[in-house]
Amino acid sequence: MRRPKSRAVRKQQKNNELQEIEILNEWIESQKPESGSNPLSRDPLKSKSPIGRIVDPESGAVSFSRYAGARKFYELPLSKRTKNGLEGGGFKKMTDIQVASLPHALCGRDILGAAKTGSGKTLAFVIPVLEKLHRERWGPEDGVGSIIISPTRELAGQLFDVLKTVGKHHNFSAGLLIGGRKEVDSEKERVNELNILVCTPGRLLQHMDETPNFDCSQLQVLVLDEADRILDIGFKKTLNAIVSQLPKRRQTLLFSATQTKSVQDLARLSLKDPEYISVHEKAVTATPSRLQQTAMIVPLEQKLDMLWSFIKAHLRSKILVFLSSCKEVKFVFEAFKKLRPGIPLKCLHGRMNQEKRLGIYSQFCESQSVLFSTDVASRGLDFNKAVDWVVQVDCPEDVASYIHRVGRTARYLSGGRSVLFLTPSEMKMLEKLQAAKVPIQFIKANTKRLQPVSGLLSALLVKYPDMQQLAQRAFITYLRSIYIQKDKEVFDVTKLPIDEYSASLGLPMTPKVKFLNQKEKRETESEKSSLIEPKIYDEENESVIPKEELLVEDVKENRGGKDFLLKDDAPDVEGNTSEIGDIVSATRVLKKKKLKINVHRPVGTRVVFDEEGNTQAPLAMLADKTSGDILLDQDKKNDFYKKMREELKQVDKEDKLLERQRLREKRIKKKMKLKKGQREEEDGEEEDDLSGSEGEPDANRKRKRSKIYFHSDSDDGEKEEDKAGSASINAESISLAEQEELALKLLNSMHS
Ligand SMILES: Nc1ncnc2c1ncn2[C@@H]1O[C@H](COP(=O)(O)OP(=O)(O)OP(=O)(O)O)[C@@H](O)[C@H]1O
Repeated sequence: MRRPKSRAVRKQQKNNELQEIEILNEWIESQKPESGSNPLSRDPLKSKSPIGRIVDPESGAVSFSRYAGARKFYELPLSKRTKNGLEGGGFKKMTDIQVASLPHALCGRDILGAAKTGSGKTLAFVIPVLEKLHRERWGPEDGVGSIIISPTRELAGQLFDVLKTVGKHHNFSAGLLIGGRKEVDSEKERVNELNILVCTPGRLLQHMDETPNFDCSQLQVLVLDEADRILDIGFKKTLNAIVSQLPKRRQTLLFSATQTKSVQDLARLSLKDPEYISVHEKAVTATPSRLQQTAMIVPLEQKLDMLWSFIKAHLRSKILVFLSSCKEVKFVFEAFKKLRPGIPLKCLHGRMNQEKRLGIYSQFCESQSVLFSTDVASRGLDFNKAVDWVVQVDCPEDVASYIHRVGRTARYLSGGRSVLFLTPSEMKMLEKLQAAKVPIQFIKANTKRLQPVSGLLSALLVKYPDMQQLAQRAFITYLRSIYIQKDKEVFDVTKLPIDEYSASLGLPMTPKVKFLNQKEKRETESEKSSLIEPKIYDEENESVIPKEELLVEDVKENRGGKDFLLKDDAPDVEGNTSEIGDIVSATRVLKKKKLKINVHRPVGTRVVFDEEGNTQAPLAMLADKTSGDILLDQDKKNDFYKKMREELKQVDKEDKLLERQRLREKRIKKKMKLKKGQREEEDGEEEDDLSGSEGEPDANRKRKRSKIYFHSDSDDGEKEEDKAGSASINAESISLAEQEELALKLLNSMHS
């Protein structure tokens, strides 16, 4: 147990700290930019680092010189508390981005920091945040002193952990505010006492809007991690609303592996003479040098075969698989899980609840497994034990997205590998990557080692009808993700082999995709339009939807005009619409309307049993009848799918017939029941009549009723009624089976 410190010790400590702060402040004063220099033109690594630590050999006094290169944290003018935190976290030597940016950031300058993935950008902003508040002697009563914004919840959680490690010896209170958490009310009670907020944009804005007395007017440092992502159109409205509530006099730090230099973006944040620090700008490659990257052509209909084969060949690896939509992630995860590849499988996407998301994230950090994910895991995440492989099954939307995805491996000093599947029509992406200094090697897929999985999927879909729906949704959302991509040089939905792709997911029939039929029409419309189309995030699939997807005319009418036409109010990637407000819900309704898709589902697909009662999955038919070999030949496979589809159609027909018959029988039974009730009623009524009540003549009344029961306009109504009447009388003395048979006969006679 630690003994409480005496008052004298505490006083001494305080004095030391004050002295330390004084030295730091003096040093900062001495670091004023040289007059006439343009900070954006400096090469931060080539020019000597502007600070260094000098210890007077006699007095032991520490000062900081301007032009001695500091490479270690202890050489920086940092507080003891921060140094202790860094030491505790095992951080001694600085990385390039830390060397280059920390001196400027510590001086209070605005920073635009760019460095490769996994190069330590987090410490490059966490340290200045702590130091600034320390120097300002920030306390609980001072409220929010710094806000760190991250585009995703998982990344916010990770940043919060780093902050806790490095800030362990400081006395600041910090809070993690992310969407999807239920405890928003308890957060509201505490948020005003927090000094450092690590948050996602939506949740921060929610507090700004809803929490009484939430005050950020004293904010000292604003950080945007993955700044280009937060500044892009998906978060535009939210970020503008946030920034409008922050004081202009503050330090702003922006970091990303793919940094924005857009003057407009920077103007939105009111940056003052920002230091553009891009340590790897002149590097030969845009990605970490220890990362081995490959790409190969994989026809769309073979993607799952290839992925399955890849997983089976890497059972002892930690693999991160990127797919373009939540629905695809769900389908591939569920399907592969049922097929048991021999390695634990997990999935992560924005439609999962928050607890589950964080649980999966930490499980994947700890274990060797395969994680199927949307782009929700593409930025910033630093999975504890290194990821061995990043597999991009679906092509990323652009080069930046590719760089962030592959950046989940080969972090800091570790190595890693990645593979990108490209359909033949997406080959242009390879050129774009190479032009952006991504050293990607093109390899040929070894089809001999391909383990086809499509047949197994067909069998699964027959066995588990729920899977069929998942497959259909995956199919449609994939096509939609291609359709809405902005880069038409790479993505062309018309070049995709849609039927083959549908069959490769195990679907017996190709679902109808309405938006594809409307494509042509819309293309001509959009050609006419001279407006620049902003992109909008589809929270369901975490992908970008062009405006024309959203029934722009309707939107214009509903929102009354131009402002909304250039809409930028999209939900954040977490899909938490309540965080965004009414505009988003309007968007969502319209989106649903537009994206309504006619899916023609095969009804009642059934499992066929052999004589011994075993299920005869269509897979059985994939094997050559004589040799028993699995059919690998594409033509034979196509024949097989064709045959299977025909068979399923037949089964479907039979099922429909049976269903119709069953309904008919049910109707008749109901009628007979009513008839019986009516007879009893009539008996009662007769008695009433006899008792002298007024009314229509009996015959008329009977005819009327018969019309009601049989909905018959024929002149033979009475005859039919008679038949039914006699049937119902007899029904009382016969078995149910006989009743049914009788009813059927009756029905047939009615229809004949
Ligand atoms: N100075 C350092 N010494 C040792 N390890 C470090 C240092 N700086 C960062 N790291 C480690 O390097 C890894 C990557 O750091 P970080 O997550 O900050 O990278 P990043 O540049 O933000 O990556 P991304 O662009 O993907 O967000 C982390 O595991 C972190 O702990």
